[in-house]
Parts: sequence; structure tokens; C-alpha cells
Amino acid sequence: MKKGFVFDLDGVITDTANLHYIAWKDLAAMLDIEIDLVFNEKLKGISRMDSLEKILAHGGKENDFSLAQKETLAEEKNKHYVELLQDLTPKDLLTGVKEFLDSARSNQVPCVVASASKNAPFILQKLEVYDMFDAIVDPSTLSKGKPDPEIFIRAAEAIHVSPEEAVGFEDAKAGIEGIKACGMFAVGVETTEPLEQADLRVKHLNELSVADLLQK
Ligand SMILES: O=P(O)(O)OC[C@H]1O[C@@H](O)[C@H](O)[C@@H](O)[C@@H]1O
Ligand SMILES: [Mg+2]
Repeated sequence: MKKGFVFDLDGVITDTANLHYIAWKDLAAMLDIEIDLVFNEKLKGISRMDSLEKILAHGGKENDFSLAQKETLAEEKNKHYVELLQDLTPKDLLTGVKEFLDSARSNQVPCVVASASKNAPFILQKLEVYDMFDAIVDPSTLSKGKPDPEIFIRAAEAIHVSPEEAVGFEDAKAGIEGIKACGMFAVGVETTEPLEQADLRVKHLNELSVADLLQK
């Protein structure tokens, strides 16, 4: 029997990958580095600083900046990204998300967000679903990013269930890996990449029933 739901944000609740891409592409261009949509796939689920490191390495500039300079660059990208987030509305919720969260609430299943994004609270407010979650893990308090299971273990703790009693929803391979590494049941929300490691694979949350998942 499952007792709680753990959600990734980007790619599961809403799709902000394209907004991250626009902001990173501009920053990379400023540094004379070109990135494309294929490369952008590598940035899904990983932290802001890890994304910057990957972009710099892609352009052969991994040793060109001090830590302070990299922090300034990451901050600049985030400023642009947050500007792009201003236009987010409840229409940007992915298919079936609102209905699924409503159903979880009516079944009294606690829900928690486990996202690498420091902008998660703001995004959830813009989407008008902030109040549907019992907790949001603060990624700045974590020592390791996905695929490490730390964020999912902390998420389960936040809603007072064990990882084995929780169902995790993820769209990225690294996320599914983290979910499975702590013994959680993994639902893979497949957008671009196949998620073979997931226990259950769907395109949209409207393919799922809360009652069925609780029986897993
Ligand atoms: O820069 P933020 O909002 O803190 O986000 C960190 C990461 O959050 C993840 O959810 C995204 O998939 C990554 O692409 C992003 O880099
Ligand atoms: Mg994601």
C-alpha cells in the first residue's frame, strides 16, 4: 500500500525545459558557445550550476572562469529565466495534472515536490497549485543532486512516509534512477526519452488512477 506522492516539477507538472533552454542559449551565445535542443536534453533534472559546468565544458571553456564568475553567470541566466516565468499561467499545467492532484487531495494522499529548481515555489504559485502540496524540498539544503536519491528520501520524510510507501513521478532518467535507488515506486512521465527503469510508464498523468496507484 502506498501512502504518499513525490513529484518532480519540470517535465511532470509543467514544461519549463524550453524556457531554461532560451535562457541558457542566450547566455552560452554571449560566451561564444553554441547549444542546441539535443544538448538541452542533458540539462534536464540537473542543478543550475551543474548545467553551467556542462555548457562550459561543451564549449571547451571549463577552466576559463573562477567560481565567483560562474556564480555571476548562473545568476544572470536565472534572472532571464525568471523573466520568462512571469508569463506562466494555470494553462501551462501539463495534461491531467490538475485532475490528478485534485484526486490525490480527495483521497487524502500527501503530495510533495522534489525538484532541483530553486524557483519551484514561484512556479507552483504561478500555476496556482502551490496549496495542493504539503511540502517542497529545498534543493539548496541537499548535498547531492539527482541521480542521488537524497532529494527523494527527504521528500518522503517531509510527508512522513517511508520511501517504500511513496510513489515518485519523474520525466528524467536521472530522476527515475534516484527514485529506484531508495526503493520508491517509479512512474516515468515520458516526454522525449524512454524511461525503461520506471515501474510504470505514461505520457500524461490522466492515464493514471490515484486509487490504483495506492494499491501498488
Ligand atoms: O535554475 P533552477 O530554477 O534552480 O533549476 C534547476 C534545475 O531544475 C530542474 O528541474 C530542471 O530540469 C533543470 O533544467 C534546472 O537546471
Ligand atoms: Mg524533470
